[in-house]
Amino acid sequence: MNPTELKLHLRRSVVTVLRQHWLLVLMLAGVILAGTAVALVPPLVLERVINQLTTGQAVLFSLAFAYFIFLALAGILESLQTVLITLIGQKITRQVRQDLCAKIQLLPASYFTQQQAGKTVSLFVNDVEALSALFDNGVLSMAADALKMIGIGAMIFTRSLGLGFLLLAITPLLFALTRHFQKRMLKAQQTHRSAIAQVNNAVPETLRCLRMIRTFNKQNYMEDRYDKHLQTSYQSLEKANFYDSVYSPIIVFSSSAVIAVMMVLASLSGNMQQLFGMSVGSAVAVIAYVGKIFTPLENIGMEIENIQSAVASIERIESFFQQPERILPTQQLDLSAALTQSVLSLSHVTFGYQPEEPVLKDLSFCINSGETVTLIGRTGAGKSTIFRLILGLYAPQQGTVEIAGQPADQLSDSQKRRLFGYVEQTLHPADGTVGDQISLFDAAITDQQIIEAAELVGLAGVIEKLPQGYATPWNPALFSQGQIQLLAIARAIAANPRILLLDEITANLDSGTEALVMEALQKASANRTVLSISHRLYQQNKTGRLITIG
Ligand SMILES: Nc1ncnc2c1ncn2[C@@H]1O[C@H](COP(=O)(O)OP(=O)(O)OP(=O)(O)O)[C@@H](O)[C@H]1O
Repeated sequence: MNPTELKLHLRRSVVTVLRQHWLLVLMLAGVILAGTAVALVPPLVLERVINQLTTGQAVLFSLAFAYFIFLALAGILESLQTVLITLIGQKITRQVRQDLCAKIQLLPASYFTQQQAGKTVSLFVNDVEALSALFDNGVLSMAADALKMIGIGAMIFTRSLGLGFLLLAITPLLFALTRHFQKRMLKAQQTHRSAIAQVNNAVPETLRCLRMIRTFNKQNYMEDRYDKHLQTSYQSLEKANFYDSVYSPIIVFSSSAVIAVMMVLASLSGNMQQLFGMSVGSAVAVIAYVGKIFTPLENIGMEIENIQSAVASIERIESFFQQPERILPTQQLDLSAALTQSVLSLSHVTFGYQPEEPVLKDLSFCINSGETVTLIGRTGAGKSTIFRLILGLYAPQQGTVEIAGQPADQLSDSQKRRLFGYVEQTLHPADGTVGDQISLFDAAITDQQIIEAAELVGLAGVIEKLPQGYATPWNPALFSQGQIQLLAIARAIAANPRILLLDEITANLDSGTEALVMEALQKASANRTVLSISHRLYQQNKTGRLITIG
């Protein structure tokens, strides 16, 4: 399937997981229902035991045993529910992350120039975390808690209509109180976390700037700032602890007050006694139920909080999924015939990252197969931009950029990899082995090709001396700056490309190392078309053609 047809979006990710793991979803529904029902049974057993005791009957061992078994079963089902909710939540989060990853591959280069990198990182990390909380401790557990409350409420109604109504009346009040405390506690915790982050930042900052602080006599300023963050963190923690310590007693007091009111009303004669009166056993069962009804109430408060904070993340993730995708070519263009003559041609190209601010204006040049061409021009003239156009990352607003007679932005990624070798000022390492730095995980590049590329740039000896040779995990400390640049050239030529694009590749090197890189480059350039940006390369080689940009 063409990836553009995937129509990635959040709902699709969630539905995919629910469909794939329907058995888990079914199990979860069963466990929630069974768990709710089983948790209602122990107080009922207790009711019978107490009623038997108060009427002078012997308590059956089987009843006591059933009480224990149901308690244990309720605990097991509750754990199973947590496990299943976490499992399904994690599967959904993983699918969302995978889909986000698939989406990012489909975005055009312009997305990355318009968006701050930090925002995209935050989307993958923080927003997906918030989404994870939505499933782990949000919608699913809220459904379970709501069901639990309904079950307990129904049982209370069957035992005492009056108490049922009493609870119905105070539940909204207690819920409002719970939300009030939770919101304040959360705010205090957030303030505390941000103050701690400030404190943590202040220490390394002070150490880093120690000399400057002393030179400019800023000790008092730094101390005051540090104290302020400490004070904020202390006060916010105090607040959070206060809310935490006050909330539980309020809930315990409320449930005791409900019971007390029930007892008082039950002791009255007439209608009240009819409404509230019950056997001793029922009273014990009802007290147990009242004790249980506040936990799901508290949970629902937290779950609402998680759902609310996930809403903003969902919107950001959804809007990321809505980003326009680059149009991927569906067929491989035939480049072989044309590669013998004109390889690259720019014809009347006008391009700006913002169309109203053109970087290149009416630029035309042509490069033949096997030619070596150097682009020179003042800084900011658009030399690197030309490379981006040749690589098809952007399309010009006017004019054409053609590779072997075909529009550059119509080439497929795999064709580009076979066609272009691209070396920049520094190597962008990938997570993997030293060999992976050369192959970039391209399955089409054999081990032999990796070795040949390393040999050609003169790095084979160095790599073979590493503890695991090409399989040594990548670590920049293994190589010198020059050797890293040689590795970048090896990466560029590993797929045996026809065209080499070199962007200031010796800019960061000293003259000794530069000579090494130049030697490797000369070997790598044989039988290839080479387009480079560099004054120094041209000055040294004085070969090929020079094109001035700007
Ligand atoms: N991704 C981008 N988004 C917006 N503007 C950009 C982007 N990349 C470069 N520019 C702008 O385009 C202009 C040309 O940049 P480019 O990097 O192509 O110049 P250059 O000739 O290679 O410069 P240098 O020799 O300093 O590397 C500059 O004004 C730069 O600020």
